Amino acid sequence: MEATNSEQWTQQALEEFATEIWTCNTVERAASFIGSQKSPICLPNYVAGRLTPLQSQPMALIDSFNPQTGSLLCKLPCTPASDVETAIQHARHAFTTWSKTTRRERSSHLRRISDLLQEHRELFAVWESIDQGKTLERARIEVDRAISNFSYFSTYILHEHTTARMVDGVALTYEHRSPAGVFALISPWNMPLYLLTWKIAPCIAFGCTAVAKPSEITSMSAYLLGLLLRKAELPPGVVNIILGDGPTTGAALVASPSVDGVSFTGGTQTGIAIRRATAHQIRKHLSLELGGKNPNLVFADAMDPATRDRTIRIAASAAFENQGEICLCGSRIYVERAVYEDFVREITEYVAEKYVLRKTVGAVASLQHYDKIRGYLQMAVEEKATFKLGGIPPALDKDQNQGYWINPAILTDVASGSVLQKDEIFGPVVTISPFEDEEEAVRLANDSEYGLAAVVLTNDGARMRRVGERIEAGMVWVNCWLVRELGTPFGGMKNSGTGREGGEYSREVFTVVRTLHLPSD
Ligand SMILES: NC(=O)C1=CN([C@@H]2O[C@H](COP(=O)(O)OP(=O)(O)OC[C@H]3O[C@@H](n4cnc5c(N)ncnc54)[C@H](O)[C@@H]3O)[C@@H](O)[C@H]2O)C=CC1
Ligand SMILES: O=C(O)/C=C/C=C(\O)C(=O)O
Repeated sequence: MEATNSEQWTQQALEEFATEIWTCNTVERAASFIGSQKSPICLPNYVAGRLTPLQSQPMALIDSFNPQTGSLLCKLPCTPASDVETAIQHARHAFTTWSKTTRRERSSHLRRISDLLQEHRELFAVWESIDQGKTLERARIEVDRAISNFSYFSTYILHEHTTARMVDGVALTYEHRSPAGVFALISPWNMPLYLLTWKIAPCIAFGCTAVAKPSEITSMSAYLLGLLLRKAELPPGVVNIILGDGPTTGAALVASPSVDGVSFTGGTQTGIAIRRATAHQIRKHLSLELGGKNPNLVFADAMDPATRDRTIRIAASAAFENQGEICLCGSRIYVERAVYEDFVREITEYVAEKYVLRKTVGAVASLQHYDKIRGYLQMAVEEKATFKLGGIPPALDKDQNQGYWINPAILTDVASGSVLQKDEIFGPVVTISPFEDEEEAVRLANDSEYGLAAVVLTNDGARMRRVGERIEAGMVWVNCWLVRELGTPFGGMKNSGTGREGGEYSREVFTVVRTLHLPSD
């Protein structure tokens, strides 16, 4: 981190920069824009509808890197507590009017944002790919989901209704909901725009206002989203986007007594820190979507000729989509003994052909994360696991300007109780082990501190339910993976989090409920 007080932060310079970057909607244009900068790009905050230089001087800046090249991409402020509080106060001020807008008004704001995102889909995809390391194709999928986040809640809000009951003819009771207030929305680096908008869209749909903080590792699409919200004429202060790290900016944001709720997605240790920091603020709504170490159970019948290809395809994508950097990835595969050898051989061939570094597999998000994954792969060698695919990537030096590329790794013969099957590696690494029967499969699946997601691959209808209903996971996919309907409850059991989001579950997070009792006479 460094301190600077550069002329890049004048209002005029920020506006000129914003105008220019907005036209960079191809990889080539973005590259030439980056190359044309005399000094590294500096991203500002977006507060009260303005691109905002920090009040505190000099500013502490964080370096953010392009994972595909290892070179410096941009700098961003490490927003200090005083500026965080300013943003919160703008959100609080905006709440007084935004919370009173009609559902129709809020719906049309969300619709406009969704339409504008659609219009600028390629701009967002290009920068997301450059900033996060994911492939452009994957980035496009995620921008599409960000578009759906806004369009889904723009309609949901129009049709939501509350419950009313008659009590023995003597009283009518009904639920009255109101927006819960100002929210801290904190998102991680694996699906930056997708996950930030998964929080922003319901937050403002239900009449709350937000101070959103993306990960310091991937702030670019959040910066662009600020520009887009301004173009969409969302009233100033309804969404404020501040940049910075966890210990300084994130911690100040969640702890502020002026914040009424926190919706967080990220690592379990951070979730624990947030829970601890807010423990005395009972009124604060907390929705924590944390890590996972998700099992994928492959039963022998799933390898029947009619479904074999599908089984391999689903298991491979659940393991390696987005370089395994999705909290829902199935990184522990368990296979029924009778088909174990066949499964291992076929998935290895399939992944080797379809998951090709730099083509269909992107770079991992940061050097720190590269080192973490590399450490686990070294451990696999020490533990004498078998690498069916992949190996230990080279050690990288921060100054070498090399991308953070890790080939997909498929590990077998992993020692029982190994941390490789316990820790969330969150990278392109999967372990495969055999099981003998259904009982053992369920026991292995549940042998984890986490309980976020699971995949069950079988053709037996009764087993789908029998096994599916015993797995300790918030989301179980049978013969599919990452199929999402945005009204279904999304979240985890055990150390994978608390609270659910999506449709009416997001309403629980972003509203307060009171029950009114009206006498009938
Ligand atoms: N979606 C998921 O399930 C994710 C899981 N992880 C797991 O966590 C591990 C560590 O990754 P990190 O980058 O450290 O993730 P993290 O949990 O620290 O980062 C997520 C977000 O939380 C913020 N943050 C960090 N400390 C905070 C605090 N005390 N108060 C408020 N906000 C705070 C960060 O600035 C970022 O915006 C990863 O290797 C992975 O295993 C990480 C990111 C996403
Ligand atoms: O909502 C989804 O479809 C996917 C969410 C993924 C995460 O929350 C994650 O990877 O952290």
